[in-house]
Formats: sequence, C-alpha cells, structure tokens
Amino acid sequence: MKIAVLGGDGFVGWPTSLHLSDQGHEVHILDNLSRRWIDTELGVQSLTPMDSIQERTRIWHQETGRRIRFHLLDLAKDYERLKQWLLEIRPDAVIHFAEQRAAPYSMKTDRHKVYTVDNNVSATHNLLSALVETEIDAHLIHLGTMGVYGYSTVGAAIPEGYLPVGIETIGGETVEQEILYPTRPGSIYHMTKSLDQILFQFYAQNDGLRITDLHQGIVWGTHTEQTRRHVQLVNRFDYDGDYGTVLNRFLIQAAIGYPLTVHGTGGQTRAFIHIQDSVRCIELALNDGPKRGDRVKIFNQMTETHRVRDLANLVSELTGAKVAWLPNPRKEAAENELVVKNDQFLALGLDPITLRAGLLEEVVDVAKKYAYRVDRSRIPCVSAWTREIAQRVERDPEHRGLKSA
Ligand SMILES: O=c1ccn([C@@H]2O[C@H](COP(=O)(O)OP(=O)(O)O[C@H]3O[C@H](CS(=O)(=O)O)[C@@H](O)[C@H](O)[C@H]3O)[C@@H](O)[C@H]2O)c(=O)[nH]1
Repeated sequence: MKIAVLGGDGFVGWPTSLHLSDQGHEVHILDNLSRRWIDTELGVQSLTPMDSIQERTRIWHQETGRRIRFHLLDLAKDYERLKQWLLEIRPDAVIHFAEQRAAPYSMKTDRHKVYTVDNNVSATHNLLSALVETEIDAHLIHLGTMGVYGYSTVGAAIPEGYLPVGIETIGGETVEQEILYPTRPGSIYHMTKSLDQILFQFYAQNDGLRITDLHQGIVWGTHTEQTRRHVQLVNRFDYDGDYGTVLNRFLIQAAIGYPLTVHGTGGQTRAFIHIQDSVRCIELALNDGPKRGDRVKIFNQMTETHRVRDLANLVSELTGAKVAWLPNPRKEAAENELVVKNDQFLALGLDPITLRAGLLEEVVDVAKKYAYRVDRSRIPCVSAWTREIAQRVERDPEHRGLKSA
C-alpha cells in the first residue's frame, strides 16, 4: 500500500513509519516539525539524541534499502498544498497523528489553549475536506485517545466507541440505538480529540469516508523492533513536565535518582500500551478498514489498566527510587476505576505486551545511558489546570523542594 503518515516525525508516528516501511509499504511522512519547535519553545529536548528527519530517513535507507519520503507541510495551515500533495501521492491509506498531543501543554496559558484547538481541529478538518474534494478513497486512521471517555468513579466497562441506549419513541416503545459514547474530556487537548470524533461521524455519514479512530491509552517504552536497528533510528523520549507521560517519567526519574512525581494520592487509574503494541495495532487496523458507507470504526487501543500509585510502587521496588507525593496540578478525579473493552484488537490477533520487569528495565537502561542530557529543572509539572490550582501548587513546600532538587 501507499501510506501517508501525517505527523510521522513524532513519538508514535516515527516508529509506525518504520514498521510499515519494513513491511514493504511505500511510506510518505508529512510533518510540519512542530514538535521540534515546541521543544525549542520549552527549552527541553528528547532524552535520546534525535537526528533530523531527513537524516533518520537516510539511515533507514542505508540500513534496509527502503525509502521513506519526507514532505514538510503544515496540515492545519496549508490547505491548498495539502490537496495538491494528496493528488500527487494518491495514498491508499492516511494515518493521522498530526496533532498537538500533550494535555499539560494545552493547559499552559490561554495562548496554548488557542493553539491546540486551532491546530488540532483545523488539521483534522482540512484533511477530511481535502479527501472529499480530491475524491481520494483512502482509509483514514486517526490516533485518538482513551481520554475522550473521561474517568468515572463507578468503573463500568467502557465499550469500543459506541454505547447502546434504549430510547422511548412517541408511540411509547423502547428502541435500541448505538450512540457515540458521551465524551467527558479532562483537558483542552483531550477536548480536541472529542471534537475530532464529531467531524469523523459527519464525514463518514455525509461523504462515505472510510475512517478508523483509535482510542489509545498512555504509551510507555521507547524502542520498537525497527528503532533498535541503528543508533540514529532511535525514537524520541520525553521526560519533561509537559510532554513526558507518567510511566516513562517514573522510569527516567528512577534512573537519575529523582523522587517519583506522584500527583495527589496517585489514585488515578489509566489505560496503558507499550509502543511496540501501538505500532502493531495500527498495522492491524490498517488491514481491517471499514467499507464505504460504514460508520466510523472505533478501537480501544490499550492493553492494561494501572493506578498511578501502583506504578510508582512497582518502579520503586524495582529500582529503589523514593516516591514524592505532590499536589496535583490537574483538575481530575483523585481516585477512579477503569475497565476497558479491547476485544476487537484481541480478535485481530494482538498478543499484548504487558508491564514486565525486563521491559521496564530496558527503559531505565536507556535513561541511564542518556542521563547526562537531562535538565532536572524541567521535570516538575508546572502547567496547572486553573489559576487557583497553580497558586496552591506553588505554595506547596514539597513542590518547591522538588523544583530545586
Ligand atoms: O509525573 C506525573 C505525570 C502524570 N501523573 C498523572 O498520571 C496520569 C496520566 O498523565 P500522563 O501525562 O501520563 O497522560 P495524559 O496527560 O492523559 O496524556 C497522555 O496519554 C493520553 C492517553 S489517555 O491518558 O487519554 O489514555 C494521550 O492521548 C496523550 O497524548 C498523552 O500525552 C494523570 O492522572 C496525571 O496527573 C502523575 O501522577 N505524575
């Protein structure tokens, strides 16, 4: 297949591009390199030294003989060029990762909120509109998030995108209908993914676009089979308070002797998936696309759920790291239950990689290798969900202590 990977320079986009290229697909990366600009804005860098995208694709060709083409284009801003590009490439499938993906970054200031909404919603809508206009019948796969469902304290199993409901008709009968699971996003970023869902529903229904939306959990790990092949193919690894995600942060904190930064009681339960499974799921979804006229196909792309404090305890037992209990900069349920259905990927043959010591240690080893690149002052999460929370966090002695750790 000819596959366009939008956002192919990012944390999941890069290993996905390599994985699909390795399988013999013709891969085209389209990216505006915004993640690299945001690193510059925040004054942080990936823990792993990352080469330019051109250099990465050169090494991939040198190692495998396969070519991945890179196209510099801003999906949210260059609508006309996007149409031309699609007409030139005529992809069979488009994988859409090209959105600002960090919740703390999206909540930093009003400017970051505006940027995240403008960027994410425009990127998705431009793509949908361009597919209709160019009449390219590509299978669109979007990387969405588990966070659109919200986190209830009840713990009812979350179905894969659709919720069956009984609705009373005017005649007094009850009819069964499946509706999009009501969203309850917890950040501006997660809200943009909820908006995406409505856009997808509309374009599938109105124009017959073939769309798969993957509701992914928190990714952990760093290497995949392909990124291991050469030091310059290494994936990015974010550890800072905005882009680093919880388990990878705990592992790198353990590697450099920094207390594990648990927010609140650590009672938040979240869905997780290893990066290797993430790229495998995308391949499985690619080969099982909806037909024209079908509703949007939604998968829950996660393999297990864990409570934040259990993860901290696990990493602490494994490495001897101390745990710091910090005031939570987010507005979120202090404790929640989470049960998620992921039957569709299991039925397609996914054999989940679960959290086991070997793989956790691999991440700690990578972190130790590059520990000299870590700026400890960038570890605390400083983006607060409201002004009031920001003041409370700043006043907290534990937070202040960590900031100067
Ligand atoms: O040092 C930390 C960092 C986070 N947390 C807590 O860990 C939980 C998860 O935070 P996270 O930063 O790992 O994940 P999140 O902000 O939800 O976002 C990440 O995970 C999402 C999947 S999910 O969470 O919606 O399932 C993806 O969509 C996003 O792109 C990705 O950045 C939160 O309760 C947070 O308060 C800590 O206790 N300590």
